[in-house]
Amino acid sequence: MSNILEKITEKTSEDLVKRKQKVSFNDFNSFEGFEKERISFQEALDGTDQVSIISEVKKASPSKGIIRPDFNPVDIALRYEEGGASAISVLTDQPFFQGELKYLEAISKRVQLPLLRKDFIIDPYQIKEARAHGADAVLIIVAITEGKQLEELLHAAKEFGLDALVECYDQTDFDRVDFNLVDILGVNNRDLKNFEVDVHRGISILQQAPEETVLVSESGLSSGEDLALLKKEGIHSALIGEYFMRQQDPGQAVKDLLEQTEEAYEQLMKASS
Ligand SMILES: O=P(O)(O)OC[C@@H](O)[C@@H](O)c1c[nH]c2ccccc12
Repeated sequence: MSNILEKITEKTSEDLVKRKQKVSFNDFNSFEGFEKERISFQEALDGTDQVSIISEVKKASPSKGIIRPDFNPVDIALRYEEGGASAISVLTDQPFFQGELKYLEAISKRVQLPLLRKDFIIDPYQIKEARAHGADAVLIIVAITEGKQLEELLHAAKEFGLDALVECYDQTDFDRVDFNLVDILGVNNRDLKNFEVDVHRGISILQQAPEETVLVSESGLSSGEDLALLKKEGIHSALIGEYFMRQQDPGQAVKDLLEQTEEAYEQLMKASS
């Protein structure tokens, strides 16, 4: 595991001890969000012939610090929806990304798109917690799990009716994925040792997944060319945070990017024919 993941996971497990004392596993049953009707994250990603966009609500990150100082999560999510995003990812990790579970909850009350809880999930408690706060899907990062833990988390997601986006960083992670249990695979283009981004590396790992898997390219994406390449290579979806968060109007940016992707795709096909 990379240093940064180790650091984050350690902090997460410390915080979890406190959170469990405040709110027990069973308490979540009475949360408003628990009753929300789920929207299929998987279908939303797979349902367009375009590369579908998962737009991320992200205030800060460990590598970039504060990305968007005037941060209004609900407004950003509404704009994403209007701009044509297929799903929304909401960072809920507080110490490293300045996220909050209450952002997820507030967004779920206003937006009709499926919502992904983006956090460092190591315990089924966090999956039930995600549901209680209005999530439709959870991110599960292979590299922060050990042995049977991955399987246990995937079962918990199923139990609570949430889709799981299973994230790999490299081939070692990929080799641990049991595709009998995984429908949506993400590969993070960012190398966590040096924070460098390589979309091609991500694509070549994604392409090893079984045919029916929904594929998501994650991180460092910002141009129509990037997305046209994903489309050409059969990748269904792109997870984009920082680029949108740095634009004045994140919704307009989604719309523009979708248009630029079409143009770039035509160019790409012309060039290769
Ligand atoms: O902001 P970017 O480079 O567009 O990346 C978004 C997303 O992929 C990134 O935030 C991310 C991918 N996997 C994660 C796991 C935890 C926290 C964050 C992430």
